[in-house]
Amino acid sequence: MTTTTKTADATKAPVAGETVLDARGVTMRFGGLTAVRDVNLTVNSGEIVGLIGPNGAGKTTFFNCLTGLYVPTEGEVRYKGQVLPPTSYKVTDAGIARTFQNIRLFHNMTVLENVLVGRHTRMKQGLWSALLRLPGFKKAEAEATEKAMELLEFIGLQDKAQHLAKNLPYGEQRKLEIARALASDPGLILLDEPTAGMNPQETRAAEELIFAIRDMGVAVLVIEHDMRFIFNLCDRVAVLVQGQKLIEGDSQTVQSDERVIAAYLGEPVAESTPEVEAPAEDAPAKDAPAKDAPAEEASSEDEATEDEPSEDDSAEDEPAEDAPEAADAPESSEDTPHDPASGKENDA
Ligand SMILES: Nc1ncnc2c1ncn2[C@@H]1O[C@H](COP(=O)(O)OP(=O)(O)OP(=O)(O)O)[C@@H](O)[C@H]1O
Repeated sequence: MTTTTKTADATKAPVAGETVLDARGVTMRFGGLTAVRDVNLTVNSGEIVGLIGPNGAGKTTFFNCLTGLYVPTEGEVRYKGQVLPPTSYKVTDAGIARTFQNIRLFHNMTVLENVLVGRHTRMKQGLWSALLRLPGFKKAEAEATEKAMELLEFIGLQDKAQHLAKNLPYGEQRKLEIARALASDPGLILLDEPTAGMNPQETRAAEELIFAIRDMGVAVLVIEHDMRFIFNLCDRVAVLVQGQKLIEGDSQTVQSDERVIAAYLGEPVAESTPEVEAPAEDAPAKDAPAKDAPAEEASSEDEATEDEPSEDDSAEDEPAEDAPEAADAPESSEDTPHDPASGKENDA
């Protein structure tokens, strides 16, 4: 992979240790089901934070609460001290970008065009300027193209800029989604299962890419089922079980926590298990959950080939207000194109 830090902008490098994301007491209920319960999580500049948990633990729902796709039933999300508006494009505008568990590319657009779509939140030219192709628009368009090409170089796809997105191998489609998210110049990127469906070589390359993203000044919050990947990558890991944060700590602490191992082995977790901030100096685990964690299972759902951003998504992406009352919510059939960096479910 040809990752470079070429696109890093020293002027926007965050203050070391600054809290970029501060989620407080986030709760999301769907009728009688509490998918996320009173979750607190911070991400600081320069950090890569992992969010893990068994299937159905509430990880994606939590992401949706952070990015304005869902309006949390309770709680508050701040980005760099400001409470985020509950609208996804405004969240993107504020500085948070994301990718989706199910790849959402414009498959009949070129690789370059896909990245340019992600850039539009930073283009301030109006409709008339675009229609009349006024000089200001042309200049902005040229700058956007240059930025998009830099990002393609960053992810190693510059030679495929004119290829149709649908013709890229799966792993490259995932990277393209990341480039499109980065095109909005975020200070924080949320990655939902970025290695789902990747082979081990692609997974290693994705790891390298995420480190490079962190090095260019973008904090990272990542959901993954691949424990080896998460524990290699992350400075901190938070574990969600049944919608609640079970533990948060460094990789060794989390790997060796018996409740985490139990959760992955399928043993019942006590209803009232409190959130625990673990001490960082616990002994390393011999029986890390990595060995017992479920294999990546999301790959099959990601085989998108249509020309719209692929929205064969599960209930995770339905508007909150339409949510049914049970966990076995019907699958969403939406196929509306999305603002790739943000999603549109909550933006009508
Ligand atoms: N729109 C919705 N309506 C009703 N229930 C929902 C909705 N979205 C999610 N849920 C339920 O909330 C719970 C958490 O789901 P979520 O997708 O957030 O889990 P997850 O940890 O991301 O799982 P996975 O690892 O399988 O992606 C599940 O029981 C799910 O069925």
